[in-house]
Amino acid sequence: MSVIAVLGAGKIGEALLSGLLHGGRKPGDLLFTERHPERAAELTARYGVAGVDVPDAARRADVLVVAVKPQDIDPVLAELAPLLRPETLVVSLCAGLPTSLYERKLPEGTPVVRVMPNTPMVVGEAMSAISPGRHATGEHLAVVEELLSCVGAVVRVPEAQQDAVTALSGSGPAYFFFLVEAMIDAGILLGLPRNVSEQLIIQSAKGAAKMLAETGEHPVTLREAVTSPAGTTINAIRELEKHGVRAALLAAIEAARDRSVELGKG
Ligand SMILES: NC(=O)C1=CN([C@@H]2O[C@H](COP(=O)(O)OP(=O)(O)OC[C@H]3O[C@@H](n4cnc5c(N)ncnc54)[C@H](O)[C@@H]3O)[C@@H](O)[C@H]2O)C=CC1
Ligand SMILES: O=C(O)[C@@H]1CCC=N1
Repeated sequence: MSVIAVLGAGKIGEALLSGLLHGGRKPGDLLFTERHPERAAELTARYGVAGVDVPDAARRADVLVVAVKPQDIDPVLAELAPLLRPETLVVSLCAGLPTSLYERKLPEGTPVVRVMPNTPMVVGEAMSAISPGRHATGEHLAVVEELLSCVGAVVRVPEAQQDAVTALSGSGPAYFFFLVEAMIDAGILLGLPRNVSEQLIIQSAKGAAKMLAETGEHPVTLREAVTSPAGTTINAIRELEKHGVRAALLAAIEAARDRSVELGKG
């Protein structure tokens, strides 16, 4: 089995390590690098995976998964470039960064796959979109697909769509959490105890997501089925439309896309 090293074990890096372990990978087949020693010690204690330095990761790993913030990429690639073995596959999880940036800074011919995952990876429900760089083959894509299918669903997209994907599913969980937080507050406004409000909204979100995933029905059809003539829901929908919630979502997601493009320009 191939050895996978995660470079930068923060939120996404840890989610990937834990998901791969749940998916049956052995701790000995995984490595990570982490610039904060106390964070590294915590992860090794929690998962039994070794924290190593970049030279060790480059020497031992078949797949290097880059999971540092986009703003931290330069020193990572500068350290990696002279150490990289030609057969090593580089997988980038970084928002905005194009495969061409890696190809420019790493040795000629390095296979790179760009991925946009999301945090539901921690519960095995990630949505990951993958795109090949110039030197990545179908086999490289299959390796990444197999790896990420341990932690959720995987879709292949042209790299030109990755900034939109980042805005939609990369950041997407945050929009749902924001909505849930606001709806729980509404329960408080209406006088419900917080724990009751939380349970009502989280179970409703889970049920709605399951209906969307399992019935194959369009969201409009599902919403119409809740919206009775002269009933309660239509009054709420009128307020949502009056306050421009649909337009706000379109603008918000467009702004996230623009930021992803900007991050790619360095
Ligand atoms: N958090 C999210 O929802 C998502 C994040 N991403 C991408 O994943 C990447 C990581 O994001 P997060 O995990 O949220 O950030 P984070 O800040 O939690 O994790 C980054 C980790 O990298 C470490 N690090 C930085 N430079 C390093 C270096 N030179 N050597 C070793 N470790 C180093 C930091 O100490 C930190 O633990 C970003 O590029 C982000 O765009 C992608 C999809 C979703
Ligand atoms: O906010 C961010 O930049 C990262 C990328 C997608 C989700 N979180």
